[in-house]
Amino acid sequence: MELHLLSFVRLNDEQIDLLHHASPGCTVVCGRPEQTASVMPDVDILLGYDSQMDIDTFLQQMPKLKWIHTFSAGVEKLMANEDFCRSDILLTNSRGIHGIPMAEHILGTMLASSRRLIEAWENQKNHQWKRLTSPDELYGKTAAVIGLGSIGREVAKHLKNMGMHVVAVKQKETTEPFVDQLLPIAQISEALSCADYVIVTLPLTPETTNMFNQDAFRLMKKDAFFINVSRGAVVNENDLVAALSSGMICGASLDVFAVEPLPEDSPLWDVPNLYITPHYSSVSPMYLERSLKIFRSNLQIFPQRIGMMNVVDKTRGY
Ligand SMILES: NC(=O)c1ccc[n+]([C@@H]2O[C@H](COP(=O)([O-])OP(=O)(O)OC[C@H]3O[C@@H](n4cnc5c(N)ncnc54)[C@H](O)[C@@H]3O)[C@@H](O)[C@H]2O)c1
Ligand SMILES: O=C(O)[C@H](O)[C@H](O)COP(=O)(O)O
Repeated sequence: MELHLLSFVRLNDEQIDLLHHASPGCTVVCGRPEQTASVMPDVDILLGYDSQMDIDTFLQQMPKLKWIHTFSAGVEKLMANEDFCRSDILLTNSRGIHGIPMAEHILGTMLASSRRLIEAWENQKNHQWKRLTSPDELYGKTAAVIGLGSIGREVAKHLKNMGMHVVAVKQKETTEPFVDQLLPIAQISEALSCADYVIVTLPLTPETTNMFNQDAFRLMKKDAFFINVSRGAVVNENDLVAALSSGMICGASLDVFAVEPLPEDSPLWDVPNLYITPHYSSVSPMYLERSLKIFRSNLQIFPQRIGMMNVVDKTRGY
């Protein structure tokens, strides 16, 4: 089957050879949307959907499009477009590839906070030798992982290996080796109220939008630390600012925001005990190769469309 493939991400010769091996006869063009408009009318497969691109425009520019593979796991922008959801275009994402860097990012954040490393390094800048009196341990503490997919599971594994008690909230009941207590979403309040660390690894869907609001923060312990690496809109940012400022919870870390880049005048920048990273928790030198591995094995079986991995269920949105 002769397929026309457009990649918005630059691929090297070896990566392109492997695509030809998976689909002999396919043509591969790489380039940014503004450089590749001339080939778009023939494109069957789009690799690396560009979230800055207007979806209606690219649907018009690629009338033969049959499949999009995203390098992200989150696909909420595509899911918000009704024409795309109604179309027959197959969507696969990169869930499953971000677990290791994100679990390490989360663990690093938790250790930096509990061991008070940030203060120690701030003191170093002022040549101050201050032996901090209250670094804490993660060992024996309770973590609640909200959303136990590929990232949540890897996080649970890392935390369990640190000697933590791991509670997780999941839609379907399954056996989870690194989870001490698995709760259905209807019992999320139980998880929120027992946790020293609340870690959100959910997709953004209508159901999860604004899930972490004043009511949720009120359930948490006063010394709870809240971490969101999923999507900004699962958190009500004003309510988080209020919860931190009033001492309802003691600290937070955000990698994702309702508006990105975070606007210069956002109140989030200056909240004490709020640690911000600019949406890079999944970045890793392994990122592209891991995603291409999923893509290549799907490309081999695309003509039959049976058994493909990481197919997004457009009815549930992830
Ligand atoms: N910060 C980043 O750089 C970054 C990187 C990768 C992914 N993400 C975000 O993290 C999300 C999760 O990624 P993943 O790879 O683990 O995806 P995944 O599809 O493997 O896991 C999602 C999990 O959430 C569960 N879930 C969905 N709705 C739920 C609900 N209402 N209540 C309880 N559980 C629910 C699903 O059952 C599934 O287990 C992505 O959708 C994306 O938005 C962010
Ligand atoms: O959903 C995801 O997988 C990530 O948020 C996404 O991959 C972030 O990286 P970007 O594609 O924006 O570089």
